[in-house]
Amino acid sequence: MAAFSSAHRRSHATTPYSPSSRPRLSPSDGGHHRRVALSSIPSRLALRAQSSSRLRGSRCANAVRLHEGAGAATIIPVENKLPLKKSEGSLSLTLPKVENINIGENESTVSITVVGASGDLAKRKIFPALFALFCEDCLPKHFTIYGYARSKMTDAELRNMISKSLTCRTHKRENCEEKMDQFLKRCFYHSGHYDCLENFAELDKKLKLHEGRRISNRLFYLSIPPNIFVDAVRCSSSLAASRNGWTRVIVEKPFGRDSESSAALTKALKQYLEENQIFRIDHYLGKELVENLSVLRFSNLIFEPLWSRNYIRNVQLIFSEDFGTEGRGGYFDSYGIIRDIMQNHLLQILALFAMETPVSLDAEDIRNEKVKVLRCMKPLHLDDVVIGQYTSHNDRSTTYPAYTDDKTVPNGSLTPTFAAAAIFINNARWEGVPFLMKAGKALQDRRAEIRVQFRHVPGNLYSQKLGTDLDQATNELVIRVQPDEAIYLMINNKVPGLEMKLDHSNLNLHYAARYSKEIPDAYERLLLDAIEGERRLFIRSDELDAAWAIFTPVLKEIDEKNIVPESYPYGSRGPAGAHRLAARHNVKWGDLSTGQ
Ligand SMILES: NC(=O)C1=CN([C@@H]2O[C@H](COP(=O)(O)OP(=O)(O)OC[C@H]3O[C@@H](n4cnc5c(N)ncnc54)[C@H](OP(=O)(O)O)[C@@H]3O)[C@@H](O)[C@H]2O)C=CC1
Ligand SMILES: O=C1O[C@H](COP(=O)(O)O)[C@@H](O)[C@H](O)[C@H]1O
Repeated sequence: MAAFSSAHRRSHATTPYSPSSRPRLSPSDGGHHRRVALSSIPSRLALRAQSSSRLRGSRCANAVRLHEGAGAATIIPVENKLPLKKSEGSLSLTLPKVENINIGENESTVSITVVGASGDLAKRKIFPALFALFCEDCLPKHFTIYGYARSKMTDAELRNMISKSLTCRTHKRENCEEKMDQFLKRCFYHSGHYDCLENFAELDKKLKLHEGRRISNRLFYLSIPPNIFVDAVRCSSSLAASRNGWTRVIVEKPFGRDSESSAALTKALKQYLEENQIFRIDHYLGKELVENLSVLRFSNLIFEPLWSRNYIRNVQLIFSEDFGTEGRGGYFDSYGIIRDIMQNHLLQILALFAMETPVSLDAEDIRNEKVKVLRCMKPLHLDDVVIGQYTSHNDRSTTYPAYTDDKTVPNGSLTPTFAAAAIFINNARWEGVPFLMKAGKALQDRRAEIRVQFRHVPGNLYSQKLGTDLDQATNELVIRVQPDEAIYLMINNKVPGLEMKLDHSNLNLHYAARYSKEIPDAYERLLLDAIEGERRLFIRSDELDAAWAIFTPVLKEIDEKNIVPESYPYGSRGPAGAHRLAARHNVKWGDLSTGQ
């Protein structure tokens, strides 16, 4: 591992998730209160029955479910946790008066508020994803989108800002301008502070104007830095929550920076929201091939029987980007690559890969299995991890900057931009199988993939023909999440001809060749799921706890011991330490073998 240094001690201020005092609904806002007994909250079974939308063939053409009551005309605001009155203890919820009893389902509306609308994520991902859903007829008939941020902007200015990043799908080019106009007309802006109740009350009034007497369902997307999550949740759930439909909040990562801060964040959020109102997003779970992982495993006879220590030698989860932090150094420096990519994106993929077969496709059944397998993973320590940081590199006429050349990065930062880790799962299926992860910025290429290397064929009749390195000749299944999505299986094959010559070839399912339809962006799938109340691809709080428990010990050691990352040049294959780590577990990184 890297050398120790006491020269540079990073100071990470712990995020101040201190819960402020709970606001109360003012009598003027919503009028009388209604007590709803907990028995009116649908049972788990009922929720399970409702959450099968994913299995319906077509999800869209305005087919979005807007509220979770069983009958079309019933209003059951199960997700509306408003601050409890002290005297009410934990047995009942306080809800404002429901005015619109007996309005049919077609009279529902969804208001989506993008909190932090002036920011990078909102512009690049959220508004374009909403537009794509609109174009695919996936948004409900009645919907309104509000941008909310401190920046001063008019509705027209917001529309102008987001129009720059809207694109139409290649197969839906005609009517694109018209669609954009229609979409932008449904977008509005409200300027306000994230901790100001009054500003959220103003937003509430505006939302009500659009919603009229329909059942109002409200989705808040928190696209803001984590230190203001709790303020925004406190204000939005107190003064801008729906009174007669559901209120849901999408929270972007980072969900804390270790077990303690994550638990504190969860606790603070749960003062204002029920767990089932919180949609913790990990956009990798919305990627097409990650979504396909369960289909591959559980709907094909040929994979699942091999899915264990009996046949699998090792599994590799690889993330690389061919660019550095450029512009996001401020955020990145206080988190580093382990928190930015490994603890969430790669670990989520690993959990889906390694979990046992869930009882059903219901969100809770799947998340139960993910939690179980995460809890079987051995917490990581320094010996299991290698960290690196990129240095500058000159390539003929171009100079690529070092991480610390980034103006937004503090001088002498020790933050890792690369990490590799060996994870073991202590259960009957996986004991002894190394799951190797690596993630890095400023590497030679951009890719995210899962590589499954199988064991050797015992007593192989053709071993003489396979060369001296049998490892090169074992079967390998590759699930390429991006770019250029594909699933391929490396097999040994006879080269056509009179002689007996073997080669290693691909059985290749290349998405671009097989499917003509454009693959939706991960944010489209996840936004649609949140609107539909489908929680399968969102992180439950116990999953989050289990994920942090794996990484917190090593993160603490790295920080406390000021571990110096191994350097690697911008655009390279990463530090040599990653190869040594793999070799210790008898593994070769599949992505670095030739031609793969
Ligand atoms: N950008 C990305 O690709 C990704 C981002 N994320 C996460 O999504 C969230 C949003 O990301 P991103 O859009 O990049 O963030 P930004 O830094 O662009 O912040 C979003 C908005 O929040 C407001 N804001 C920024 N800093 C502060 C502050 N210190 N105090 C109060 N308000 C502030 C600003 O709006 P205004 O000044 O107008 O109020 C800004 O436009 C973050 O949690 C991030 O970690 C997650 C994955 C990828
Ligand atoms: O969450 C994050 O993801 C992006 C990579 O996402 P992708 O969908 O473009 O692969 C990464 O660049 C960023 O650092 C991280 O915060």
